[in-house]
Amino acid sequence: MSSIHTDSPRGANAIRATELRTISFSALARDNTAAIAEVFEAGFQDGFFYLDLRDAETQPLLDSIEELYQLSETLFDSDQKELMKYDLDIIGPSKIDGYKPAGRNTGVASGKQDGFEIYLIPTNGLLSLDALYPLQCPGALHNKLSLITYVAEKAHHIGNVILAKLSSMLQPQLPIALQEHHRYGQPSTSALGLLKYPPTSRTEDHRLGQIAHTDVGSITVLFNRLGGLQVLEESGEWAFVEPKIGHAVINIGDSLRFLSGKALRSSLHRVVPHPTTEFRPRYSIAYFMRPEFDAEFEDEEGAHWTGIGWHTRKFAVFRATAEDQKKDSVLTGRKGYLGLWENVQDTEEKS
Ligand SMILES: O=C(O)CCC(=O)C(=O)O
Ligand SMILES: [Fe+2]
Repeated sequence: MSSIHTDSPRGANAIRATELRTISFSALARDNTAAIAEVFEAGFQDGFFYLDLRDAETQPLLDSIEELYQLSETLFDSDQKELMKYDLDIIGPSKIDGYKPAGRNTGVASGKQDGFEIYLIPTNGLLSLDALYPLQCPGALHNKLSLITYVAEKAHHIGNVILAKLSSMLQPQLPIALQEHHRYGQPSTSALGLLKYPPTSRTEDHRLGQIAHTDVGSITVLFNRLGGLQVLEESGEWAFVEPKIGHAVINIGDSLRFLSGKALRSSLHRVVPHPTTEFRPRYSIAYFMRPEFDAEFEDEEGAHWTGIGWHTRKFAVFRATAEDQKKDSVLTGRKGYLGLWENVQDTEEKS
C-alpha cells in the first residue's frame, strides 16, 4: 500500500490517497491466475483492495447499489422516532439488526462520539433463518426487500469467490476451506448496512466520523461515493481510500484473519472528515460478510472464540471508554493503540 498526494488542498490539508491494488471480479471468477495471485498479495499485505465490478454480469449489482443509495436517503430522512422503534440495542439479540443513531459509540477523535447512523439488515432475517427473530423493519425497507436480498446475496457470493481463491492459496494449512465457514443460508452475523454520516463541524459537534477499527467479520464489500475512509498504511501513516466508480472496496476483517491462521491481514481503518466534501452528507453501503455462528478460531492473543462470540465481544468495545479500549487488542488489533484523529482544527486553517 503506497500513497500519492493529490494537488489540492495543500499543506496540513493535503489529501494523501492510498494506492490499492485493483482486481477485476470477472477475471477472478474466471480463475485468471494473475487475478488470484493479486488477491492473495492484497490479502496478505494490505487487507484492502478495489474490486472492479464493471462487467455485464455485475452491472445489475452496481445498478442495485444506486437504488440502495436512494433508499438510504429516504430511510434516513424519515422521522427518527420511527427509526428508533427498530433500535439495534433492542430488537435483536446480536446487534446485527436495526437502527443505531449517531453518537452512541466512542468517536474517532478524543472526547467525541461517533458521527454516523447505521441501519443493519441481517442476512438471517432476510432468509428467515432464525425463527425467534423474524425480520422486522420500517416500511421504507419493507417495500424494497427483494432489492435488499438481491444485493446481500450477490455480495455474499462475491465474498465467497474471494474466499475460495484465498483458500486455494492457503491450503493445505487450513483444516477446512474458508468458504465452508460462510455458507449462504446458514445462521451467521452477516448483515447489509446502510450508513449515513451527516455533515458535522469539526470543532462544534460532539460527534464525528467512525473510530479506528478492524472489521469484526470476514469480508466487507463496501460502496461509497464520497471520501472519508482512511486506512493505516504499513509506514504508520493514515491515507484516504478514495472511492472509484464501478468498484467496491474490499477489506478483510478479524474473523477471516483468525480463520486463516493469521496469514491474512485485517487492516485498521477509520472515517474522518474529507477536506473536499465534508460539508455534504456521506452515505456508505456495506455488506458485512461474517462467519457462521459456530465457526471457531483463535484471536490475536491466542484466546478461543466462535463467530458469534467474537462478534459480541468486539461489539462491546465500540462503546467502551478509551482507557478500556487500550487494555487489549480487540478494537484495533494493537494493544494500547487507538489511532485517534487529531486534525480537528484543519477546517479553520484552510488557505
Ligand atoms: O463508511 C465507510 O466508508 C466505512 C465504514 C466502516 O468501516 C464500517 O462500518 O465498518
Ligand atoms: Fe469498518
